[in-house]
Amino acid sequence: MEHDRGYRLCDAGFSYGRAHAGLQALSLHLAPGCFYGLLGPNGSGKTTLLDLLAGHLTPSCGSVLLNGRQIDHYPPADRARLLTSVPQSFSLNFDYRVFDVVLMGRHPHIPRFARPSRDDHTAVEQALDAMEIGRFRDRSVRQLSGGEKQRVMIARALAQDTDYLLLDEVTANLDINHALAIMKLLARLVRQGRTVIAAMHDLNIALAFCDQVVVLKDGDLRCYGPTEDIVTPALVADLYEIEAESYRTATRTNQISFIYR
Ligand SMILES: Nc1ncnc2c1ncn2[C@@H]1O[C@H](COP(=O)(O)OP(=O)(O)OP(=O)(O)O)[C@@H](O)[C@H]1O
Repeated sequence: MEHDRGYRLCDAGFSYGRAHAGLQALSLHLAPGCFYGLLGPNGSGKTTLLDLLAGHLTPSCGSVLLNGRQIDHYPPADRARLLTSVPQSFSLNFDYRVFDVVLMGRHPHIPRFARPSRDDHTAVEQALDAMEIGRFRDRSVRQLSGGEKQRVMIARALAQDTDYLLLDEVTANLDINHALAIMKLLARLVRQGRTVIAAMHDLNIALAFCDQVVVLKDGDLRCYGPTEDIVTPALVADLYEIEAESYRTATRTNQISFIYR
């Protein structure tokens, strides 16, 4: 049913053990076709929430539904055709070629025992182009810089061609040019109907690109809503105990600047 599309968390929470609360039970609807920023200080639960949304973690309480179906009830291949996730940290310690790592994103689309099709190769080429890593295609991923490896992982996710993209601080290792290029690309995918849910620390990037934000603090849902309503100096004071002011740029985007005393 149409109203079931997107994510629905119903009192969903996760605990890493008695001494380590990950995320308190929360209820939330994340609508399809929207760019969500996941904000909050270190340790506030962003990665835990992304792992619940990806089905990497099973909620300790409540449920996480995607398009009306509990996320852990999807067969893995179906889930991999529906959502992709790029983790905050990863190790690429094998001598795989960049091309082959990006091609791994196509595996959910390649029938068992079949070879990659022309469409698979086209998707890989497009993802390499989008991340400007075509010139590294034959290099081992082990020989790349941190930011270049990050772009390979994003390219792999793009090649997977899913409706939902879950990203954990994917621009953290990137220079501002590549960071903005990726955010613009994600915004374009959202305009085409995809859903992006991206954890990030940069409030100004959130203000420039995210339609909505979900804010966590101490493993709890603090607030959520349209980015410009939520990301204000009052939020900065609440989350980080830092003074800030907001201003409007020539391109009519609200931005935050921090006051250093
Ligand atoms: N594997 C784990 N075992 C025990 N506790 C964990 C584990 N992973 C995370 N936690 C705890 O769960 C809480 C939420 O962590 P999480 O990684 O979700 O935060 P985050 O908002 O993504 O942080 P950051 O911005 O630093 O990446 C933290 O208190 C953290 O210490």
